Formats: sequence, structure tokens, C-alpha cells
Amino acid sequence: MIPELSSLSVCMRDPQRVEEIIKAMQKAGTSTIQVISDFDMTLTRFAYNGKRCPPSHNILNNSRLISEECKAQLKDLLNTYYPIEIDSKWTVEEKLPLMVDWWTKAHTGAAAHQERPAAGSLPAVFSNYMDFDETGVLKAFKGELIHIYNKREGALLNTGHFQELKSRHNVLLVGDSLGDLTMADGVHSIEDILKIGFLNDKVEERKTSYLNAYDIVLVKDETMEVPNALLLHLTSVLGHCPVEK
Ligand SMILES: Nc1ccn([C@@H]2O[C@H](COP(=O)(O)O)[C@@H](O)[C@H]2O)c(=O)n1
Repeated sequence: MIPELSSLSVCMRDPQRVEEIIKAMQKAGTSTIQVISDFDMTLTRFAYNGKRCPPSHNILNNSRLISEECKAQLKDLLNTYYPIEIDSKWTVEEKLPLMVDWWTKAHTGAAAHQERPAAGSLPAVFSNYMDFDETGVLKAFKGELIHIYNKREGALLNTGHFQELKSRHNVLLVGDSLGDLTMADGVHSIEDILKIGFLNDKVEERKTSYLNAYDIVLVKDETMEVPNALLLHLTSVLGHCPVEK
């Protein structure tokens, strides 16, 4: 058994199906597995000791490189658009143009208001890329805009990367929004996929849709204990251990 799957934060619509996927992935072996993970509120925490942690864009809010005006603007944008992002009464189609507006305004604002040179960019593999001038000042964001609902396009733009991983046809996908479910769309002939979703906010309102979409839902679980335990289990050569719930 994987003890972490008995944790109170773990919810599964179909534990037996989860067990079957895990068995099949473990049998196929470590060399067939790839992990595809979102960054904000997935690899990073949504909250710590009850206090909301900033997503990457709002890290700028704690930076001395950005003007107070820009910080206020980023905060306003978050207060305006985040409630829409997590409102289950809106459809993805209705939210999508507003999410594009949010990301675009934040990127334009950050580039227009940077006061001093910055040392680097936000860490990510497929991400929004910043373009700095020769003195290190952010000029603009470049390349295709990646936002919460176009991860599929992001994945498909990076087919070269997935080509390199073409023998890894079993996927452990980790995300925190329903938009993250399309992150594996560029993977060649997926055999099995185990989807783990962090449900951080508006839990009661969104639980059913998360349970229908993700195999394992981690409710207000601010740790990587479950994904790490699963990965360890999937890549262990010690033989199969059944999942219990
Ligand atoms: N200007 C912005 C844009 C997005 N956010 C938040 O960041 C999160 C990023 O989510 P990913 O799934 O793409 O990692 C998103 O959920 C927004 O809440 C922001 O704060 N400011």
C-alpha cells in the first residue's frame, strides 16, 4: 500500500481505477514514465500557515525592482480576475478571453514599470518568457502567451521536447486547475496517465468537477507528499504494492 494515499486530504472518484493505473505504470517500468507538472500552486504552495502564497506573477509584488504603481496594478488585476478564474459558474469559453486580458495586462504593466535591472527570469520549462535589454531591464514578454487555458497549445508547440521522451508513454500529470489537464496533449501515444490535482480554493463548489477530471484530488494539501510517494512507488524496483483507501 502507499500510505500517503490514505491521508485525509486525498479524494478519489474511483480508487480501484487508480490502483489499476498505478499497477500498470509500475509494471511498465521507470524508463516509461514522465512527469508533467504545472508550477504555480502545484509545485509551489497555495498557502502556508493559513496565509496565501504569491503566484509567480505576484512575486514581483515583493520586489524592489518594480514600481509601487505597478505593484498596485498587479494586485488589482489579481483581485479582479482571480475570483473569475475559480468561479465554477463561468464556462471555460467565458473565462478564456478574460484570462488572456489578465495575463496580457500583467505582462505589459510589468515591462512598462520595471525601475531597475533584474538578474533573471521566472523558473519554468514551458513558460512565458521575458525579454531583457542589454542593461537587464525587462522590455517585454516574448513568444506565445501561456495562460491557464491554453496549456494544450503550449504542449503542442513543444512537440520536439515530447519527441525526445517518446519512449516514456506513461504520464504522471500534476496540476491545480482544470486547464492543466491538457498539459500532456503533446505526448506521443500515451499508454497510461495518472492525473493528480491540487484543489486549493472554493473546495465544496469545485470538488465534483475536480473528482470527475482528476484521478486523485488533493484537498487543501500544501505538500508534495502524495506525488513524491507515488513517484517513488512507480520507480521502485521492489515489486508491486497494492493501493488501499
Ligand atoms: N497576471 C497574473 C496571471 C496569473 N496569475 C495567477 O497565476 C496562476 C498561474 O497558474 P498556472 O496554472 O498557469 O501555473 C493562475 O492560477 C493565476 O491565479 C496571477 O496571479 N497574475
